[in-house]
Amino acid sequence: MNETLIRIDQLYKIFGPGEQKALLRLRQGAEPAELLSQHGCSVALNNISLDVNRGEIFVIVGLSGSGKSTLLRTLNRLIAPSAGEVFFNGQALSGLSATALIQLRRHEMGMVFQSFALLPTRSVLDNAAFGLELAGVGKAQRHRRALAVLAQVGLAQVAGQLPHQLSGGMQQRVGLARALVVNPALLLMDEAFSALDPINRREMQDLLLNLQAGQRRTVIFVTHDIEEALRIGNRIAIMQQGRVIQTGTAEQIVNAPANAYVRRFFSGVDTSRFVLAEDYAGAFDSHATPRQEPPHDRER
Ligand SMILES: Nc1ncnc2c1ncn2[C@@H]1O[C@H](COP(=O)(O)OP(=O)(O)OP(=O)(O)O)[C@@H](O)[C@H]1O
Repeated sequence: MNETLIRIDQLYKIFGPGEQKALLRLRQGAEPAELLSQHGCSVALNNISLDVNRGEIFVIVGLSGSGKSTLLRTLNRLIAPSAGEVFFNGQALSGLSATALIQLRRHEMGMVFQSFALLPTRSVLDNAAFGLELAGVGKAQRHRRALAVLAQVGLAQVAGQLPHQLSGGMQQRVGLARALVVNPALLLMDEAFSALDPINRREMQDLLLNLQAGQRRTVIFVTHDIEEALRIGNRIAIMQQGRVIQTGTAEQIVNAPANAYVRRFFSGVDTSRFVLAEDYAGAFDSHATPRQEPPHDRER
């Protein structure tokens, strides 16, 4: 039985002048393009509802400008939605005081950015320990915990170095360690591996999957790369122009893409390992070839 950690209910976000007026017009049927051309308002999120389960890696995919980062940032309320609600563990974020929200972000949520966003003059150890420092944890204790997390991401030996002394891949490991140090229930990752070369990127994906094994942590991961989504996502949501147009497992989406936009994502991508058994059976039967076992286990 799945347990919901995040519930997103009829969420809208409009950027630009007259946000609420534009929202009213949108709800009355105005097209986002019209709101942009006539009023200079961007509809970044257009009536999004979805649940994210505890313990899953939930990937949000979409083209540039489809609203992925905005959606992610409404989950820790770095962005306040124009309408709708986000519930964390059943609690409405809009009902939290500023202090309660800060506590929630510090203790329950970690965030990893594409740009690493490390503190340049602080050691790797102090960067990793930063969340605990903010939480008022004493130096010895936070360093102990930070070292343990750095060891998990394979960086214990460079704890004393400064970020600029590390490669990009290593810097992002520090970013991950910093997010994990408070042992958050939710990890928000915004194009976290997109600045890395393909080898480092794959290593980071493997690291994330390994760290996730046997954990109940929930990861929400934004990417524009469908291959990355297929590789790491337990479930995937596909965004188009501020809407979530399809949510499902890799198998579900590969086998029944909701529209041409989703299908286009897969062009040039090898999706054979996600094709369902029946499709294979049909293909083999129609060619009267001996039945073979389809590769329906996900390779990671
Ligand atoms: N602060 C802002 N002010 C005005 N418009 C914004 C702002 N942030 C986002 N937008 C607009 O909202 C829409 C969604 O942007 P968002 O950054 O969420 O998309 P994205 O899918 O994450 O794109 P990318 O992959 O390029 O980061 C875009 O049209 C963008 O121009």
